[in-house]
Amino acid sequence: MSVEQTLILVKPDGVARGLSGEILRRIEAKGYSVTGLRMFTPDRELLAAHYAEHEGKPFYEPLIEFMSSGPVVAIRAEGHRVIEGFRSLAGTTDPTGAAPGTIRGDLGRDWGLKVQQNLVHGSDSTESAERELSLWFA
Ligand SMILES: Nc1ncnc2c1ncn2[C@@H]1O[C@H](COP(=O)(O)OP(=O)(O)OP(=O)(O)O)[C@@H](O)[C@H]1O
Repeated sequence: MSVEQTLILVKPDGVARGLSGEILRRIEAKGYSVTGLRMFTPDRELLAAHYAEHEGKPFYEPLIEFMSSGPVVAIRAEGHRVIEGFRSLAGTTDPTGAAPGTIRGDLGRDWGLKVQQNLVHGSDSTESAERELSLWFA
């Protein structure tokens, strides 16, 4: 099996709360390599491409607004089965129910907003990872 790469984002809530270092620490502590790192505020064009599958859903506009509200940290991480491994580290989408021990379960919660502010994104397949890495590390 070849070594996989994935795209991880520390979303604006994670950066604003000063959790970028803690999230990077968990990725490295699990044994994955960080091979790319960028910090910037993404524009609508990049976010529309990234979230194309969600266009038309009720949370789409709030999601784009939220994701363009401040800097994010984009991380390229590498390792055997890193895609599945990071999804497991992140926990389920809704941070309220995410298992303790996960990033979302330990550090996230519901803030009563239209979009779930859940600290991180991780690619969900090798196809998504390739597509998303080419967007965020163009
Ligand atoms: N029902 C919802 N209500 C509000 N926000 C949502 C909802 N579903 C998803 N979102 C937001 O949209 C993002 C993308 O949704 P997706 O279903 O791809 O979640 P995910 O795969 O767990 O998260 P990500 O793709 O960010 O790793 C979520 O991380 C969350 O911020």
